[in-house]
Amino acid sequence: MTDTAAEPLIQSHRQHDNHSDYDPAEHDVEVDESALVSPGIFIWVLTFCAGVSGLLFGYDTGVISSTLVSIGTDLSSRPLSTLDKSLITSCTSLFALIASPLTGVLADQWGRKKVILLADVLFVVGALWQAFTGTVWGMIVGRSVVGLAVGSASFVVPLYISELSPSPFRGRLVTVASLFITGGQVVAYIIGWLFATHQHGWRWMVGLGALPAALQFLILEFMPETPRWLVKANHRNQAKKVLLRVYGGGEEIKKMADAVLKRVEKEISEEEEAAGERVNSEVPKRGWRGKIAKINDGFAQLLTVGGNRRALIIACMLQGFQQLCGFNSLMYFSATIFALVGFQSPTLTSLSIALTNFAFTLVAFNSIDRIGRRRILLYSVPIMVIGLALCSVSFNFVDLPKHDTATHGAAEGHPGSKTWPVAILVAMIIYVAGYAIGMGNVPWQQSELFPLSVRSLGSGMATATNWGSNFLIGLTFLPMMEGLTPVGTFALYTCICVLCWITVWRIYPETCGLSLEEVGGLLKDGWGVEESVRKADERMRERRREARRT
Ligand SMILES: O[C@H]1[C@H](O)[C@@H](O)[C@H](O)[C@@H](O)[C@H]1O
Repeated sequence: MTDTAAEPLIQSHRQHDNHSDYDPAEHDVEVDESALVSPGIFIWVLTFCAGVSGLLFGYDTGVISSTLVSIGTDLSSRPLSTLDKSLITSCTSLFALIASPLTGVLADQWGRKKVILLADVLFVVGALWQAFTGTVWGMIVGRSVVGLAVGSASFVVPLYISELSPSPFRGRLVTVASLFITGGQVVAYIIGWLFATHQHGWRWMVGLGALPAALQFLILEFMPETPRWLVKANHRNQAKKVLLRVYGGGEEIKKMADAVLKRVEKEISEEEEAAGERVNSEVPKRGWRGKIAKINDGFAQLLTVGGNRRALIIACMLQGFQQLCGFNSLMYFSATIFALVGFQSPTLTSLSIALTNFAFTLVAFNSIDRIGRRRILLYSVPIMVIGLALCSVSFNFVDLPKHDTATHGAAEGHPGSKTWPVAILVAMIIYVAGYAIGMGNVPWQQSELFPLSVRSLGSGMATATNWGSNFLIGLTFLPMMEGLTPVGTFALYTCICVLCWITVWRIYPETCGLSLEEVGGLLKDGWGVEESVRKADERMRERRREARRT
């Protein structure tokens, strides 16, 4: 049967639901995915292909630190002023902030895959624009186009992977996207270091970003849409085909894929029933007025339905703390800091920050589905607190150049005792390790918190919070180093991390191992923390018993 042939069936099923005599109990939607031993090759390939966008996100955000120091007088025939540097750095986060909620709406209307395609086009245009520009304003426009791409990709890729993954592996597979981001940042640092001494080498640094994007654009042709979006768009048969490929062969597995399909359909019909009660029949259903009405309804659902609102608060809280804890001030300015405290080769030293970030994201990849999202944060945020506090204390003992401020000190190395600068480096590595294990990747699991009807919009809003806070950190770090001193700046980040730990402990439930549809149930009447922790403990005990038996 073709999809088109299947549509009348779905329609009649939907009409049935809308008359509210649909009894979910009649539909067998119980599905135990714990029997799955490992993710199949198909889902691995899809995750890696989608991850290329993460690589670009990391590359384009990481490459800016070496680009800024290599431009010299190539743009507008003059050296870059501090204002130029700030605008070139922060316009990317600003445009990412604008793009994420907009593409959140598009991903619902066009599908997840088309938004990845759009991001690729923007990545290519932005990279080439920067590579060929001759003026500061041209560079700002190029970085802004890249910002639109990064904003779209950063929310749609975890969403795409999350909607395709079987629940037992969802955490790990979404963490692959973070591995690509942090890997992209390492590549950017290395390319930056390699091209730094070449004349006009910065044009290669920024232009090279076009290659992976063009490659992904071609590969996308062979990648499927997510089953959840397909069901929503009335392509049930296609959705089933994708699920069968994701779950693999065998009779038992086919039954599992069928049950997942039914579970998604049940969720959609319940949501439509609720929306039917909510939406006034006077509201237009077609044309651009219909589209606007749909978007308005999406926002209303997100803010007025208790479970959705709680999901939004948790997702925005995690994304906000991910940035406000100050990590990207190291990503963007670690070379500046290391030069200030007297390291001879600040760019090479700052590579240790990017490498630690990547290595410990690998640790998260290995443990997130075993330890759980909530628990991994409760264990790792204290490591960040220790690292930041040590950093703040160590700055007390470093003899910083008197006349130099944080902004200008980067130019020359600062001679003096080695002990405390090394202590600062060690403290930063401890902090970055703690960050990469938890805060660096758990917030990107955001889409699992939202039901299908508001998943894309909610993830877009949470991603916008991420970029808004990123913008703030990029803008305030250097002035804070001057105004508050390094001791005060790092002490402030320490306090933010303590606040983050308390908030996670109070409101973030354990979602590890739950299906996307079960997570929705958890937040319906409260934060669901106790219930989720109890269930997670039960699952863990069960797994241990199972391991002892085999
Ligand atoms: O998850 C990523 C990752 O941790 C990156 O290293 C960081 O630069 C990004 O801001 C963050 O969103």
